[in-house]
Amino acid sequence: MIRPEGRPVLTAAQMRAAEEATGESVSALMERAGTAIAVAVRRLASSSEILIVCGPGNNGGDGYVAARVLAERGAKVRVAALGDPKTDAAKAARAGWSGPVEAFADAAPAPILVDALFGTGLTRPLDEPATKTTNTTPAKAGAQLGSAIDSPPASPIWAPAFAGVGTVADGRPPLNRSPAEAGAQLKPSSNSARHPGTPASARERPIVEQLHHLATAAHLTIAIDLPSGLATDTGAALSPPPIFDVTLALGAAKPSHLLQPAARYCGEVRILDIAIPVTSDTHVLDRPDLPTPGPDAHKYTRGMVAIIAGAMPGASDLAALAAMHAGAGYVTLLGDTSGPPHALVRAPFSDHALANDRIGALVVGPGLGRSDEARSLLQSALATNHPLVLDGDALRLLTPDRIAASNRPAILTPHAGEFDALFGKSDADKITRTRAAAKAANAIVVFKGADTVIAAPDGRVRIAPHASDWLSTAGTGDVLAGAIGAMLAARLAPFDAAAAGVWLHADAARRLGPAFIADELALALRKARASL
Ligand SMILES: NC(=O)C1=CN([C@@H]2O[C@H](COP(=O)(O)OP(=O)(O)OC[C@H]3O[C@@H](n4cnc5c(N)ncnc54)[C@H](OP(=O)(O)O)[C@@H]3O)[C@@H](O)[C@H]2O)[C@@H](O)CC1
Ligand SMILES: [K+]
Repeated sequence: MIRPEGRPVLTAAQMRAAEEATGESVSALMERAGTAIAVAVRRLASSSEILIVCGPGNNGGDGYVAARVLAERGAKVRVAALGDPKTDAAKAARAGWSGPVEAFADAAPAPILVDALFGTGLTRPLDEPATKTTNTTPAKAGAQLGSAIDSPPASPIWAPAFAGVGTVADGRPPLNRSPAEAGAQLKPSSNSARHPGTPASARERPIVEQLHHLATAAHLTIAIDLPSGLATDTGAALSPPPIFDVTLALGAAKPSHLLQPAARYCGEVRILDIAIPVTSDTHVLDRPDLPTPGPDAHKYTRGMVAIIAGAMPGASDLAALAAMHAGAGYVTLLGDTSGPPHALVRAPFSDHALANDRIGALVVGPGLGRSDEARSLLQSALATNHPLVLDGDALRLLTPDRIAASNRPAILTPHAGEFDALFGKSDADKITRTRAAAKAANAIVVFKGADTVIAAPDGRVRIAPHASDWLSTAGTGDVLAGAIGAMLAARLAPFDAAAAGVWLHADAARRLGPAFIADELALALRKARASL
């Protein structure tokens, strides 16, 4: 199980192309996928009974292989099918499973639920009845295959699998607990609260409701490739599935493991390496590799950031504080401001002050306002050659053409409203939109949100994993602009500077837990930086 950070992200079509490029049969790939799933599930499930629900496509095929391998290795495993397999590989996988097959609609819950209903082939909502015809063999009482598991006790297996990756800060519980504990604590807050009611007849339930029913009763829920109900490429939840504890992505991460709202249903995402070479111009954001100051460092080698203050000086103060704690050597705030910290060089705004050729990054927009004076300040900023970080009001006063014409490195940090205003509304997915925006403005675009997407004009994209939901508070955007300014002033390539700033910002937020304020976030950048 591989953490997704830094890994390529592939669409469904790209993944299919990568599979085909191996020249191997689907059955051979399915055998590898199913075996890797079995190993991972057994590690997570310990000796608890496992129910694998299998759909009609190759996702279901993976489930049948995993069931066979788990049973061969002594796990207690049951299989429930939604219809008969449709693909040759899935038919062969089902034929390899010698145990009973229950009907999905009638399946009773088990402590461990493995969802192999649908993966990258899902094209429409799961609102058909769960009874879709299936030729099942009756389940024997208990349907227990194989002997007792000869594995070590639960917690030593369980804990290392996800130790340290719990997302405490964003409100989701950590997974380093036993299945029993997980069952006691996870389910009431995640699934059952969202789907309290079920129809009288289980056979009439839509597929997705039966999935919710099984998940609610399980101690641990594991999705194969994707939770069933999610579109693969767009981040859309076609039918909102249960919130899974773990998603095992086959071969590579897919956009919906990262894009909202889909990502929230995936829980902890881990990639299973099934030896399919994958490349992509889209990657999951990774920890940055930042230089630490050497013995010959001085304030200018660490980078000088200038920030233009405007109508609301608190915002530019936050950006300045962030730039300092992200590691800039010299930060100057140009405008009519006052107060601590003493290390911040406050100076009146003038074109002369702006002309300092030691400025490595100029941050414009936090608290700028939209008055004529704001426009004039922005005009002065564009008249320099300094690399730019454009945020907040600057994004409301500019057009993509004008940014492109400014002809120097620029990083734009719009939230959704600013993005729509600058680049127009669209139904396209966030990756596509951000990539197109970067090209239009010939700039790095950081499209902020719980799923921040960073794109370069050449098409490269990095997607940040789910950031703390507590970032939804005033001033955190100003902090991000300052952090990115510090990275740009340190002479990182603009795409890397944007990525490093986003990473530091998210890491600082994670460290703070709930209900922090933007001032604390700026200070916490120091700890994020120290962790590298
Ligand atoms: N990545 C890798 O390297 C490897 C990937 N592999 C695995 O293959 C998976 C992709 O398999 P897949 O293409 O067969 O698609 P999958 O998700 O099983 O579903 C397709 C079926 O669902 C049906 N269907 C769709 N929507 C529906 C609905 N709402 N309600 C009801 N039915 C619906 C659809 O029917 P149709 O639309 O044709 O009527 C079709 O029958 C991938 O996620 C991974 O697990 C491994 O096996 C090998 C290595
Ligand atoms: K699935």
